[in-house]
Amino acid sequence: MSTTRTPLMAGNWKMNLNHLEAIAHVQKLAFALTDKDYDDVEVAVLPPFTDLRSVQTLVDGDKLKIKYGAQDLSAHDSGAYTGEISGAMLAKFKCSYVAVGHSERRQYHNETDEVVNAKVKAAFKHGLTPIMCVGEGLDVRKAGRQVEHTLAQVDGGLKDVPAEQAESVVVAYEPVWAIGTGEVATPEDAQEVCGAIRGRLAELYSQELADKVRIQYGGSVKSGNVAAIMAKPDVDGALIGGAALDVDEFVKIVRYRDQ
Ligand SMILES: O=C[C@H](O)COP(=O)(O)O
Repeated sequence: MSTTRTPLMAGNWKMNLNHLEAIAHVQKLAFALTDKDYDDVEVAVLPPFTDLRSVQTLVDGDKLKIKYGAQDLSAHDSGAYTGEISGAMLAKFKCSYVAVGHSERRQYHNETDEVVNAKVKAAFKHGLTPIMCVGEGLDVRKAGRQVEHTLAQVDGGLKDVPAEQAESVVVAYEPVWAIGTGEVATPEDAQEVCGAIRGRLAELYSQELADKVRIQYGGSVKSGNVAAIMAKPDVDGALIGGAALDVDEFVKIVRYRDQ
């Protein structure tokens, strides 16, 4: 990874940990992390919506350096959208980040690139940094079309997003076949697609902008494989699912340089 981009290690809790468990988890994480950890790496957690107030209270009350955000947001600002949560509501909770277009949203909630694009724009409108998730399924990987497929998702997700906003987007490359399966992409697989994403950002905007954008890898990241993945020049962090639920393991991932 480049020395000019601060790595972002983000734990996506998915639909795990209720608000009481969230408090215990963040307290343990805050106790374990040191100032040096935060000097080297930005640490974020993406809890379920129902935990956000509890996490905010801890972070604000103890002035923790842990960032937090949500796993999704509505494309709409307000109104008759039963069950949805707006960017304005997340901003009110002082969220920094919001994941957009996670493969589980694309797969189980039929989120298209158009929907992802609308959500990316909604996130920026409300001052949230979108972590825009892209990545191919197994069929696409077997056909060798992972780069083409993923770059089409980048194009779609960032359509008409101005450079002033795009320069702060985080892109998470998550090959779907490596999520929750224990099947991790090789560092070379991760670099191939993350490098291509940076190249596409340079084409869409500029090399200067592309060099600023953080590109994460996600998919069965653990303390045992994170260092090799992070050694690749275009990987600037990780989006971590299962391993983020174990505080000790997550802290080891944050300290990937020691692994
Ligand atoms: O958002 C996180 C990814 O889906 C990766 O999940 P995982 O680390 O459990 O494979």
